[in-house]
Amino acid sequence: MPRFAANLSLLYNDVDFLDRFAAAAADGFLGVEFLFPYAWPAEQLAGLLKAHGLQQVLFNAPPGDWEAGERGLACRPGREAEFRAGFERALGYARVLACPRIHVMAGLLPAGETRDSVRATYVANLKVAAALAAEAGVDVLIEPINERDMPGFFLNRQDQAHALVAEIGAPNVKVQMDLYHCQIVEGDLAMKIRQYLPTGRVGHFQIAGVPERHEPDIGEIHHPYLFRLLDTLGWDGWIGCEYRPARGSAPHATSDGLGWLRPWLD
Ligand SMILES: O=C(O)C(=O)[C@@H](O)CO
Ligand SMILES: [Mg+2]
Repeated sequence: MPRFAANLSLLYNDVDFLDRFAAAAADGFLGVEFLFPYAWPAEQLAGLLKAHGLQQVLFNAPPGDWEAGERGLACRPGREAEFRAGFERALGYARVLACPRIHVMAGLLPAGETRDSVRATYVANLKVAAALAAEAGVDVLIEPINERDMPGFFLNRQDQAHALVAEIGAPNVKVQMDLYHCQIVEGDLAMKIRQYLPTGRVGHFQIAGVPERHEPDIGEIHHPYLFRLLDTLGWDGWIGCEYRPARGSAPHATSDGLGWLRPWLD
């Protein structure tokens, strides 16, 4: 049976961030993920996880200046020291939160650069992150993201991600297979899962309805088929619920829209 994690950056966003842990636990989630924990002390977040019986399954390394539009530093030549310092900060949080994986966002292509011209920077940064993470027993995840949501993002396709994982050559670097982005960029989701899951190089899944990124039962993907497929293929990791709730009304919008999840919680 798939295990579902609530993405606390997108779900329960009609209550304060620190109240989302309790809300997720009350809805039956056993795991949570979020984008960035850095506005709160790690010990405070660890206390909330413990109080509500939740596991932290994923969060992101610092992405650079998010407010200014940056979406990761890994592919940015000249930012290597900042990348490393940010990743070390993330590892500190991972230790306190007992979180076994960190997502490293690739970043937007700098003006005048191409995917080929920044590839060596990206690979070198990921090698550094992988070595640091290995000492802590943590996996480093890389995620292909569609360019409608993030124009100019370096990493967009599953084949590109898996080629990079092979080139980086570290056993703790894996692909975060977000089926929402994969459907928008490539489609053919079931065949892509069948192709990549047996490689052992998929470290996490995420889901959302396509194209609006609402609940998984809104839109063009039939998720129950994919959940059964993941079961059949023996996936025992997590599926992050990374969508913007569209049903119900505040302060219960997320809970009101969880009808799709209930059959999978038993
Ligand atoms: O956007 C996504 O998809 C993510 O998983 C985030 O971590 C990055 O924005
Ligand atoms: Mg995602």
